[in-house]
Amino acid sequence: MDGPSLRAEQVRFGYGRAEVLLGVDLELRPGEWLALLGPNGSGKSTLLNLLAGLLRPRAGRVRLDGRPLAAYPPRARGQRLAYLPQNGPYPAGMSAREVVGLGRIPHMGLLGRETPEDRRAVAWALEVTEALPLADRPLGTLSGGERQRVLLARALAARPRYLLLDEPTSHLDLHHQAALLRLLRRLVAEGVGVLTVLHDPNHALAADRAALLAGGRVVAEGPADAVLSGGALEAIYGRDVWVRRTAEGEAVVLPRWR
Ligand SMILES: Nc1ncnc2c1ncn2[C@@H]1O[C@H](COP(=O)(O)OP(=O)(O)OP(=O)(O)O)[C@@H](O)[C@H]1O
Repeated sequence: MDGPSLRAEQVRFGYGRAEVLLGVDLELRPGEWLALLGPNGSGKSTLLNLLAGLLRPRAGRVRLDGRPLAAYPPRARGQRLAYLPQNGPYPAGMSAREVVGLGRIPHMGLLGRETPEDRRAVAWALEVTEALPLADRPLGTLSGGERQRVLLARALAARPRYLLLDEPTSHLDLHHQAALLRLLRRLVAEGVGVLTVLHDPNHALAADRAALLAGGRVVAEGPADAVLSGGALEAIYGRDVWVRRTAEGEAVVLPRWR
């Protein structure tokens, strides 16, 4: 309970009669990167929605820097945490720059006037996501990977303490995957707490810690390398997962297809 964190405590949630989360504990601290993995339908996006305050737990609670998340007005919440949902709706007719500007709304005054700081944050977010050349294009005309980077830039523009990213590498080519992983490492070094849902364990190996969600619970959690190469994935995926070590000792995790 010491120090700031975004934390789920014994969180339970379901849709109708279908129970999805059966008591999840998870803590994200500023300055660390936690990767959340688990099978399709295990509740990863649901958990992110709960941590972002878009869903309310049926039991248990979510705390943001010690206070119940539900006690924060949306604006105060939006100043502290930003969320990139998976396949969320997006304003197709707005330009990329306008969309990224939406990320500044929690920081704007009542009149919604843009300050130099807002403009700097938008320009920075477009630049670090390599989306500046797209700034004047309507979002609906962008390719999947281009749109993904602009939506990521919108989350970054809020300059939040906690960043929740659902499948941020989806649609990205190898260059942009690498650039994103490097960018997240930089943000973490600057003190941001990053929580990513990732399917590729090789991306998750860039994180500090990893948590595996399965059967409604966190079934493994710890240093990313230990969790992702230590047998927990095999326990879920059996022979479908293949863990190798490079000559330098780094883990590589592949789907076994032969
Ligand atoms: N709005 C909804 N109404 C009913 N059921 C839902 C709803 N949203 C999600 N579910 C169900 O809840 C479960 C968890 O879904 P969720 O999207 O959180 O999983 P996930 O781990 O993010 O999956 P994936 O890896 O496929 O993205 C799934 O069985 C899904 O079908």
